[in-house]
Amino acid sequence: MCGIWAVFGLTSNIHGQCSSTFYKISHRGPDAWRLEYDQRMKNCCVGFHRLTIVDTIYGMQPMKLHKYPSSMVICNGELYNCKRLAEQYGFEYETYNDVECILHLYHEFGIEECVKNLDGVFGFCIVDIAKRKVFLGRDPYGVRPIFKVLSETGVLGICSEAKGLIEIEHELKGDRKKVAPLPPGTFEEYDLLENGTVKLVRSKKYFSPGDKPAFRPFVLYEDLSPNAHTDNIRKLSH
Ligand SMILES: NC(=O)CC[C@H](N)C(=O)O
Repeated sequence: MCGIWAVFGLTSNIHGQCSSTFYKISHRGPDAWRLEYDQRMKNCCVGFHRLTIVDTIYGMQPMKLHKYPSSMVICNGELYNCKRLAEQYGFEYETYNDVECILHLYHEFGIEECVKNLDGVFGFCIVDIAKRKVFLGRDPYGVRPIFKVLSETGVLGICSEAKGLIEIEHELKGDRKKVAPLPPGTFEEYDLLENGTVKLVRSKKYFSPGDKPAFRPFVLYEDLSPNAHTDNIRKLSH
């Protein structure tokens, strides 16, 4: 599973929220957890509960790379084409973890090409401190969950489960806000303001069921038959 959790721009009781709300999703990651505060992003905190799948040591998140020291990613997901992306675009990975490809794709091609190139299941949040941006992304069919709450004053909370946002929602008294899932096949871009609050720049549906994927699939469409379903499943699962 893994659990991602972050708040941006929460001026009241951020320490309390970190210690109470973040732990509401601790069942999602039995192996390790980490909460990160960086003074370049005031009133923000980014956290992760890990169920390790690949690269136990260096795959921990929030993930930061030597190559891109001003950004980080948290992701609940499995990216099946991470090795192929490295071959295709010449990425030099610093870890063996699949999530690393998100940062390379984002920095090379921007957020839209980044999500479109991912073959897998994912709910992620990238923070680019240098460009003062926050991005959310969810896989085409919404296999991995991601919920968010955004107040009128620009306080943003994100979490793999709605229960990790309820107390934040209560904290934003009198401010119109609602916990809602990020729809499948969607990414969002926010400006990160000086005080840590955010401003929505765009919310874009990059994939709808029936669209062909933009990445190179492991089994080509031409190799699938419109009628031989069992054969198709056999090919896809190899
Ligand atoms: N469970 C997850 O979401 C795992 C995240 C990542 N693929 C890892 O192996 O660490």
